[in-house]
Amino acid sequence: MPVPGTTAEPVIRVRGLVKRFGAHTVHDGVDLDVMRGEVIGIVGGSGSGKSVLLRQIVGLTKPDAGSIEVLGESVRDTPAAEYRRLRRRWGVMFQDGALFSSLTVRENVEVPMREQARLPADLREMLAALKVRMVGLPEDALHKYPAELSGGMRKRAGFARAIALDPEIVFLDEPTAGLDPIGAAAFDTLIRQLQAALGLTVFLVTHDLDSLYAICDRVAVLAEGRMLAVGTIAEMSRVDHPWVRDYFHGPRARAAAGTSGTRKGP
Ligand SMILES: Nc1ncnc2c1ncn2[C@@H]1O[C@H](COP(=O)(O)OP(=O)(O)OP(=O)(O)O)[C@@H](O)[C@H]1O
Repeated sequence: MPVPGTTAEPVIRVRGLVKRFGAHTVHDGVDLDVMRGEVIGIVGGSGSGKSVLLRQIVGLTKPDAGSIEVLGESVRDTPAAEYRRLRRRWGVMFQDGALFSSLTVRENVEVPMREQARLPADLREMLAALKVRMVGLPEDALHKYPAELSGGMRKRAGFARAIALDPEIVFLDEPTAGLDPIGAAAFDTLIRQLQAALGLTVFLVTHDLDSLYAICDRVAVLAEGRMLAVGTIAEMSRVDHPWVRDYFHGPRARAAAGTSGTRKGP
């Protein structure tokens, strides 16, 4: 049964993914389906391979084995020109926004428009102003450099860059890490609002239990080199595995479950 508001069509399909760094096997047969329109939270202990999974799905890191399809196209075997077309259909926000420090916010948001879509300057400028407004930044932020912004504003600017080309999927790597609880809650709301307004599919790597409870339709638990469990938060509470039990029944999870109403998006 698809989550309400989503369809049964997977926009990301990972099968038998294997990734090794030297003798260290990070992924040992990862399978995952992400449905169109859902917010899926990827959780797992530190070093379990969440960011490496994200990087493989977006084609930045090569897997050793297995298949990855995004929007029906193989990411592994796609010729360069098709890959360039495909990657315009998703946006990525890396940890800390990963902005170019020597560029203003406007110039940062324009990078995908310039590199991937070759839009003319006046259109880029207009679209960058729109994207910056969409993520809730004041207009004067456009002309500021990353170092002149707060951590929360930098993340919003990173989000604006991720949606620069009206993507169908956004990948967010720990978007609320380092934010205070109010800033994190506001960012959760922003993710939910933009997801609903733009019909986005959101692939969210996070350690933030509050985010999971507040905005995720489903959760995927990465551990021991594979997806241990995938399902709703309610389903996670019934999974009989020590890591999943500790994670979803620990004091922090209980607190997040108790306050999830306060961090729920609209
Ligand atoms: N380029 C690389 N070369 C060698 N090892 C790497 C490389 N990239 C990642 N790794 C290793 O792969 C493992 C998974 O890393 P990854 O960053 O995906 O973990 P994570 O689950 O995102 O962790 P965290 O929650 O701490 O961010 C780690 O042991 C890391 O050291």
